Amino acid sequence: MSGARSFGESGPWFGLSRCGERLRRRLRERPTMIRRISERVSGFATNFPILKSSRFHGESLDSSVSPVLIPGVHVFHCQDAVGIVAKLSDCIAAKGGNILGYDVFVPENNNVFYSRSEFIFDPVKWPRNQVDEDFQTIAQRYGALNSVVRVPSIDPKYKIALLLSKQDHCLVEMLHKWQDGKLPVDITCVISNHERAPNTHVMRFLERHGIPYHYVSTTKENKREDDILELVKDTDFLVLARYMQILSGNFLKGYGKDVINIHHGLLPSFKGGYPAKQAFDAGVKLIGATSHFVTEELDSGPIIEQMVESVSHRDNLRSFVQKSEDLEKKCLTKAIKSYCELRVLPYGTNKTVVF
Ligand SMILES: Nc1nc2c(c(=O)[nH]1)N[C@@H](CN(C=O)c1ccc(C(=O)N[C@@H](CCC(=O)O)C(=O)O)cc1)CN2
Repeated sequence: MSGARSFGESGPWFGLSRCGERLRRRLRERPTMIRRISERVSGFATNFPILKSSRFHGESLDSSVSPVLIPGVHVFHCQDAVGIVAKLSDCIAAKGGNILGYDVFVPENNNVFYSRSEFIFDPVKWPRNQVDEDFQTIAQRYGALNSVVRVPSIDPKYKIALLLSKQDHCLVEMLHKWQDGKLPVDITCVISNHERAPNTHVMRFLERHGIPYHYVSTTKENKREDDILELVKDTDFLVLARYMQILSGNFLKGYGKDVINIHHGLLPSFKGGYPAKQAFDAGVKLIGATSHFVTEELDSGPIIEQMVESVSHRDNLRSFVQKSEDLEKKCLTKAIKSYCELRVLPYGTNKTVVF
């Protein structure tokens, strides 16, 4: 991937491009693995007629050997030019792929092009590593800032670690969504600067699912960042699910991949600690939650997702906090899901495109 962009220190594409590089290397080293998967998939389809029905309109397939079509996603970001959509759609069609969805964004007065396509294809006809190479050829032609492909049924799930402090409502929501298969990630571990009793719901859940819990005690003088970096070195991105320690620029540079935070306030209002109380004291009529990329400056990274709810004179601080907590857990899981589905792209110096 050429010239990965980034949000500040740890850019989304920095992380994904490394992830993409690692995947490409693995695929190059093990093309037979893909062929084996493709053969297994097509063999499986042959023995299970129901899979033969995964055909698409517009092309009559030979009923005796219908391919098993699998979904893929491709995101692209480059300087705008005439004919990009044609080139990208032809890249898919030329290998028998079929586009099911296509989003394009070309901002006014800004000569950049963003697209996200969802397509289905036959991995026997268009092997996974060839998909990467074909899109990479177009990326090089246009000097793309980003070009990333994901094939969820073949590619490894993103590895993430979750960091939290005392409150665990965001963690619980993420674990439940993950358990329901609604968060396509592998949770490698949970890290907290607060201990938790072994017989709590959260700790029993983690133990049941084999997810390690690391208590890393911190002080104002020692944030234990080197220990945390060691624990998260093999992840693709980090999630701060109410982690109440400010991460240093050195940590973010050392980690070098994306860190996503949930702030229980409607940024850029009420940055820092206790945003619900700040909002209550300010007499707001809307409260919210904001999921954003973490940069060295506190609560100032590019926003990924926001959710709001009305409040009134009938609310008190307790209902402000409760409504904020309900919003933030939903906001965080939606942001993580969007990120995993390649819907989030860097836009300008501190914004995002979210398809
Ligand atoms: N470099 C960054 N680190 C963190 C960010 C960020 O945007 N950039 N977000 C925070 C989460 N957060 C709000 O969402 C937040 C966390 C902590 C504080 C704060 O004032 N912390 C105190 C200590 C509080 C405590 O120990 O209980 C402090 O560090 O002095 C404000 C907002 C996560 N990290």
